[in-house]
Amino acid sequence: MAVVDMPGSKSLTARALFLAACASGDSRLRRPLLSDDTEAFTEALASLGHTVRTEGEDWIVTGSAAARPVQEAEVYCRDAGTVARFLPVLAAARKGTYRFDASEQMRRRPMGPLFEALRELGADVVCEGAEGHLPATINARGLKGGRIVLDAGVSSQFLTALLMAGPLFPDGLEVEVSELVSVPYVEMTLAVMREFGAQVRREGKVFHVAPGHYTAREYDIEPDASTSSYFFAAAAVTGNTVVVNGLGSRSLQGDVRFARVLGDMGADVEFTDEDIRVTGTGNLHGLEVNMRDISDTMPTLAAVAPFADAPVRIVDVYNTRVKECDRLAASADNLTHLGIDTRTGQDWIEVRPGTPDPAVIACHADHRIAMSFTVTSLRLPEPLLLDDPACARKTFPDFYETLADLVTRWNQGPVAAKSSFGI
Ligand SMILES: O=C(O)C1=C[C@@H](OP(=O)(O)O)[C@@H](O)[C@H](O)C1
Ligand SMILES: C=C(OP(=O)(O)O)C(=O)O
Repeated sequence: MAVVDMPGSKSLTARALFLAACASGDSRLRRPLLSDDTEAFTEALASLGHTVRTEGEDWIVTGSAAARPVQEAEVYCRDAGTVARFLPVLAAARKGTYRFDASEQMRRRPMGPLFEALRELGADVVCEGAEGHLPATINARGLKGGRIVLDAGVSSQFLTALLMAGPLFPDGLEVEVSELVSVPYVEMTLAVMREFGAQVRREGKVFHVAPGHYTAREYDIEPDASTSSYFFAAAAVTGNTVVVNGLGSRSLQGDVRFARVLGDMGADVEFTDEDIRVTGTGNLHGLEVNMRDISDTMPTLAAVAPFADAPVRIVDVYNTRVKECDRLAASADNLTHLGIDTRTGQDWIEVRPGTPDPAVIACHADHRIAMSFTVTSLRLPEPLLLDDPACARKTFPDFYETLADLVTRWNQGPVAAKSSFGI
């Protein structure tokens, strides 16, 4: 048995930063995630006139009353979908000229439905290159709010962004979604908004946000459930036990359900209010699973699927093609390269049982591909090599050290990971 200390949730850190920046006073965030994405978020907030300072392990966020009004800003989003999708709405609610740009990777990812929604609400959004992509300049005159229809079928982040800004609009906001993916992230948004004092409700496809204000507060960030998936999968395929404290049945993160998928495959999985415990039984079963709601964990499952006793088929995960890379293609290409019989369609992947051959993993600068195939490596006599291990910094700079420490502790116990691993 081994307890691992997981870093804070990326999604909760981003939401808490946004809402704290909109609240009137100073907020204290406890155990925020320290990673490339959240550093990008704090820097972007700084460009918009907010201060986030460190106090011990906490972050103190200056709210809107103390923020320096900035009427012109260049905001660089790096690789972060949360920054690129959330902060343009905050900027559009103000008065000024705000230019948003991002890494090549983030420039390729879709922004169109969000820009359309901002235009419908009254902002002028000008894309410099391809329509619906960064870089883009927002000429903002403040937004009154009102009713819009939004296609959130490629990313729920568009909806989250609009909802979080909703209380700042004098008329509030009503959003009808024509399509919606990654629903648990939206439920998380509603929960955190309420914790910061917003009035928001959902009636089927329509979300209603009342005009109002956010209240500064102290906010505890849960450990990251998507990051935990690598440690749960590692326990499952090596026949060891791992416990993640602070993440349990009451978690706001949908990705905790990944542990239940491992349970459906034969791992011994226990949820309490306080923690999640996964024990590998040495034999994982194949299955078909719909991961539309928890698609950040699709690469984790695909990477350990060769060790199941029957095919693993993951369906309804189209939007993983527009993440840091095309994750269906990247997972399938790497598995094929390892000699594993793998097929994909537009929104699914099927992986047959097999023993991976040695190979170099093409990470495509995607932290989840790097971390997922590191878990595959735990079952092999020789470690797989990653072409870009450093990309894990997007959400977990200490990933390799934390996993190595866990494996060392396992190796001292009765059952051991079958190999060490290297990068
Ligand atoms: O709102 C969020 O914090 C996130 C929503 C999801 O994105 P999509 O809604 O684009 O699937 C998820 O993949 C991403 O890692 C974080
Ligand atoms: C898709 C991801 O990130 P984001 O959309 O926040 O850049 C992720 O972390 O897997």
